[in-house]
Amino acid sequence: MEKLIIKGGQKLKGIVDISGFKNAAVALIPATVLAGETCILENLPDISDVKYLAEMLKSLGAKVNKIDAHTLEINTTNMKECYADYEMARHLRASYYFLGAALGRFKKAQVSYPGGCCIGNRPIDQHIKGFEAMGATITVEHGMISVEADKLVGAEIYMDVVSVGATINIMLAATMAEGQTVIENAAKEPHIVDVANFLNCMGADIRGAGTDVIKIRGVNKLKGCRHSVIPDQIEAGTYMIAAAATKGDVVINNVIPKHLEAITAKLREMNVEIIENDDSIRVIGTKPLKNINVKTLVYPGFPTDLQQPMSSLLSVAKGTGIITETIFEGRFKHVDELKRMGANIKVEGRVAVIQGVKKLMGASVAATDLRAGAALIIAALIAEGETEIENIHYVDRGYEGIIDKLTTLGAVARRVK
Ligand SMILES: CC(=O)N[C@H]1[C@@H](OP(=O)(O)OP(=O)(O)OC[C@H]2O[C@@H](n3ccc(=O)[nH]c3=O)[C@H](O)[C@@H]2O)O[C@H](CO)[C@@H](O)[C@@H]1O
Ligand SMILES: C=C(OP(=O)(O)O)C(=O)O
Repeated sequence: MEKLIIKGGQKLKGIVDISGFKNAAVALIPATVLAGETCILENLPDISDVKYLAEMLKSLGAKVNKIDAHTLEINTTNMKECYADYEMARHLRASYYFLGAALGRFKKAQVSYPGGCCIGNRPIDQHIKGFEAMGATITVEHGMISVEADKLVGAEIYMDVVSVGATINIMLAATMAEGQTVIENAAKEPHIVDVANFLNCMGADIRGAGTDVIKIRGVNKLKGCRHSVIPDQIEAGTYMIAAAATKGDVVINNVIPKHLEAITAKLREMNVEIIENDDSIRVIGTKPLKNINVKTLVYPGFPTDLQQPMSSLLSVAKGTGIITETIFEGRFKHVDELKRMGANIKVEGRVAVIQGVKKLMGASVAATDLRAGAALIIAALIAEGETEIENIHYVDRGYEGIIDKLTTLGAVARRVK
């Protein structure tokens, strides 16, 4: 088991390059199943989620050629079906995208109930509702989800909750359905648009991605294409928070500032200076931090994935801050670990009340999930003394080269066995 050891107290300074978006990449890779030809995906992040999905594709019969650390050439011509058992699917949430993609191409798929971070109840009823509306039959037995349809027919699907995963999965399944599918109350996250752009480049006919009504006209066939993944807004937001927390001055390169509006607005409210350029953002954290309230919301609201890193920042801001987590009720597991480091946080249901303290102190802590790991890294960067963070495999799911990136910015951090 590897862990991180971080000595706090260094102000982060310099330039950091943001990798491709994990949450887009993990949908784009399964989407290649629909092409039945060769696709080239560029700017993929070099993270464990991408490695698992590439392995999964190979086990399912695809040819996967790693051109370089960030580029995969994927040929799915020889795939005839999709059977992904628990061993394959348990590593990450996104394994469920094979359901939509394989249903679209083969009209059937069998995938184990997906894994992913344990951040609360993560039902997939909206995915199932969408597949059923298009004519598929779904059975769940012994943890395996089976979807099958004689033919898929476009349908009007109203989502009862705004779900990123269900929106993408329905889009995947609908690309080659007969007629038009309309997804109402669709999620609007940037990676929905990225996946739609990739599918359109394959020959799909998708309009409205990025709004809450997406229209997909089924086409007969898709083809291979080349696509570059958009920058990771969550990784960028994490470095923005880390720069602010350490009172640093960091230029965060390769970002789409529009995707970061919610985090930019909240950091400015805390007194952090932010300068936006075309594809970079500079964060200057020299002024005293004011505490604020944060409510997680679907895009363009404040992303739940940055709530945990943000709680570390609020822990050392003057006054009281309140975080309301509206998306995942189990996303406060990191709070007990932050308390070990001296944070003053009370959690009541979906609300965390944070009373800012003057300083955090190094301690032995464990990441409970991916963004909990990011939150603990930020806390460790500002804590007095050394912090040991266990369960670092969670962080490896979503942050490419985090130790290299942080040490380049001046952090004192290392990974040990
Ligand atoms: C791989 C990936 O992209 N993961 C992201 C994705 O997860 P994921 O796609 O799993 O999250 P969803 O957007 O689907 O979930 C949002 C909310 O809808 C609920 N829900 C979802 C589906 C469903 O069928 N029924 C239902 O009730 C969930 O319990 C949750 O409360 O979006 C989340 C919310 O932005 C992010 O935290 C995750 O990082
Ligand atoms: C929760 C996350 O990922 P997943 O949905 O894959 O568990 C995340 O990226 O913060």
